Amino acid sequence: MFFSKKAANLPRKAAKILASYFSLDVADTQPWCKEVKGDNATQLVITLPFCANSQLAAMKAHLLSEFSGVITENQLTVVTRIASHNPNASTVAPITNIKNIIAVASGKGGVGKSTTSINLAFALQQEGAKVGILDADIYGPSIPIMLGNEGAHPSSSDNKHMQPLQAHGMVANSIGYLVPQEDAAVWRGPMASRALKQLLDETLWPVLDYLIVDMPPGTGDIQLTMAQQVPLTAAVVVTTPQDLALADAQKGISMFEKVDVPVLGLIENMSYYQCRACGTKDYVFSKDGGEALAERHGLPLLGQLPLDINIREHADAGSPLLVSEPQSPLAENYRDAARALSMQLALTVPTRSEGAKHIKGDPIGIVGKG
Ligand SMILES: Nc1ncnc2c1ncn2[C@@H]1O[C@H](COP(=O)(O)OP(=O)(O)OP(=O)(O)O)[C@@H](O)[C@H]1O
Repeated sequence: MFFSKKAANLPRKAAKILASYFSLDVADTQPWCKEVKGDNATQLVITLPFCANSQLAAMKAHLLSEFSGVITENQLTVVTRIASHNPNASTVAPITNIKNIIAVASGKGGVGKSTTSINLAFALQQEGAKVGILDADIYGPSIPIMLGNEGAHPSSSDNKHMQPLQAHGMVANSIGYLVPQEDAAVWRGPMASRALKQLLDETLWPVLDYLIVDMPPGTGDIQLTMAQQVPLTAAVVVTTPQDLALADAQKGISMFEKVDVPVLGLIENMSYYQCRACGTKDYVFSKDGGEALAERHGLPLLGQLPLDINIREHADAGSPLLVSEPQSPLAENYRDAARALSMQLALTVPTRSEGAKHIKGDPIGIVGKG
């Protein structure tokens, strides 16, 4: 079956529809749309460069309604292919198996960076990406608690490499699995940086679209060295809306600029508290600070997450909100932020010129729940 005359220049028309659907330029969506001629049928193939599983059905339905009478459902294929991106191809050696390493950082401690990291990691996974998490918060690792596997240790078959831990279908490694907290807490900068490098290099990561790195809070020498030690693809800065946190978030943005790591955007955490009884929103830590900071730096605000007891309780109980309540509106908030992050990376950071060549490992699926 071939496309009818009405379907002339279909990829261009599809690009226009998608541009308006996602509020993008046609130049952005044009590369996603191809006409593929098979033996029996011609297909419109849309290849999305970001993860958006929860949106695919609606997007497909929208395209089909726009193309009503022009193409049939059988002639439309929508796939997702997340590329490996690299802002500094000449200086940063890629890591086998990992397509993109995304730092989640905060200028100030206690703003919810780790909680946001883990929920974002699960949100990206639920949107269809293969995701792992590396706890680089050497001085205060909290990922083992949030994954509910404190006290677990990575196994090793050769005494050189570690199998990452698996929990709720997510692969992870953390200094918290390796040494007692009180030991790591007294390490000096070089030792902490070495530990991070080892965690990254000596873990047998499966093929991952994204490795989320929960960075230590702050913007001092240690954080700067760590940002340089890890071949980061990009960063996301988490802040709360009040001035004090924003001033530190600003320092975080500057730190990544210094080391040429693109900042994909900001996530404002604890943006408001919504009363369960009456629905009123209280802006406990001030209002719209994240939006103002994002605007000042020309960055997108990827998400605004409320202060909510469920977020804390699920994290403390070792089963983050995205795992415990994946259907809740709060989980939807995190998935919105995850899709925005994934899209921003695809649209703003160049892909590796050598394509996926550095991805050498087996495409091991992450199966089962740990
Ligand atoms: N949106 C939220 N709603 C309610 N509680 C939250 C939220 N985000 C984080 N928390 C809680 O706030 C506390 C601090 O969060 P978290 O450990 O993620 O912060 P952090 O910025 O990583 O801290 P650190 O500076 O120690 O690394 C935790 O008890 C966490 O459960």
